[in-house]
Amino acid sequence: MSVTQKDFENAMNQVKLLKKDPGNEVKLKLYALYKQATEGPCNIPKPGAFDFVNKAKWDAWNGLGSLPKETARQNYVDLVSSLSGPSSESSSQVKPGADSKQEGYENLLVTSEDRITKILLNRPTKKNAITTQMYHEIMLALKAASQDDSVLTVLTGSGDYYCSGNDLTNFTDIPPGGVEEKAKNSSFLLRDFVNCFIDFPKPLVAVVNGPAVGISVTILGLFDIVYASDRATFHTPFSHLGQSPEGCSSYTFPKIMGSSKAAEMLIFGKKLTAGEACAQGLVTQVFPDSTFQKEVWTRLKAYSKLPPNAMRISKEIIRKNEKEKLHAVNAEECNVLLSRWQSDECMNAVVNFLSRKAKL
Ligand SMILES: CCCCC/C=C/C(=O)SCCNC(=O)CCNC(=O)[C@H](O)C(C)(C)COP(=O)(O)OP(=O)(O)OC[C@H]1O[C@@H](n2cnc3c(N)ncnc32)[C@H](O)[C@@H]1OP(=O)(O)O
Repeated sequence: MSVTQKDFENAMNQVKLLKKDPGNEVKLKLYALYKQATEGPCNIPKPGAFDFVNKAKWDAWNGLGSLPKETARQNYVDLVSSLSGPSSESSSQVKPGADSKQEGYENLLVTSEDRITKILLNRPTKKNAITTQMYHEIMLALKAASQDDSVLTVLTGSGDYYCSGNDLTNFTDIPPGGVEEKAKNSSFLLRDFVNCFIDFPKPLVAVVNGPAVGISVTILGLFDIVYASDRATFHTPFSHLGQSPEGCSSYTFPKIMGSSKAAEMLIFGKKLTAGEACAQGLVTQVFPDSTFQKEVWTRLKAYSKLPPNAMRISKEIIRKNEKEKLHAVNAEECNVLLSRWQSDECMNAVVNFLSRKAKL
């Protein structure tokens, strides 16, 4: 049955009452559907490439092509109802998959079983790219994991990717203070995010189920164990993006693999296979993809039976002498990125990706 004008107006009111910010992607969809439903196909000139916000809105509206007004109205109502409808699933029943949501988290699934807390990046349709909200959610999940009953914490990805790094659309959400304020906010966010990994008190394991890009690779130097599927690759294309290394990789990578191998990754963006990453010490062990989950989880369940205090204390003594150094490195990397993010090289790379001109 088609929706009435009244249903449409009700949906518009419901949007204003949403308790939780639905995130930029959803807001863009809502904007585009609203414009299509009320004005028909996009009828305004395309904004300039550096007018990020209006360009993103224009892209979203224009992307609806000649979708009939009636269908746009229906889609708008359906989208709003999916945002505000009651969730009957308890968090433990939520299954990973098509970007499903768990209460408290937009794009993470956090579960605790067998004394292991698993933090699953759950945005498979976007290759688990990390949005601004996800940075906050991951910090929240790590804080909770550091205080819960679990003895091990695992970070992994849903779908075919482990993680495609920073969500490049994060750069389009420009605050009133402009690009400079955006860069400052991002620099603070990055510093806090990486600090959570530096300070995490329990054994931290990365289960790298597929390709890993950018920040999801650089922070691996702060994990205690990194298990990888033989499908995984490790890519830090910072120069391609006009950016510079983060996640303490400017310090941990040369230490782990030697300075020339680290330079090939961090300066020249060489993508490593799982086997190469293991040979260079970034990965602990590689498993065939067909048995990856089974072998890794069997191993982790066995480890989780070890005495928790002994594991925590051993981690502390291994990491203790490095902590101060890592915090200093993190602060410096964030400071360098503050200016990199305002550079033409970086802005051009982001615009090229968003306008579909460039992929890695
Ligand atoms: C505040 C903290 C800042 C921290 C600094 C961090 C730096 C980094 O992490 S740098 C690395 C940034 N990542 C990238 O540059 C990756 C960009 N993505 C790609 O090049 C490709 O998407 C790919 C190689 C990762 C996968 O290619 P492919 O298999 O062809 O799949 P699609 O490109 O079709 O991807 C599906 C879907 O997902 C979107 N997407 C993927 N990665 C990102 C991303 N990093 N940011 C935003 N969106 C991403 C992609 O656009 C597709 O979306 P739709 O077209 O809407 O389906």
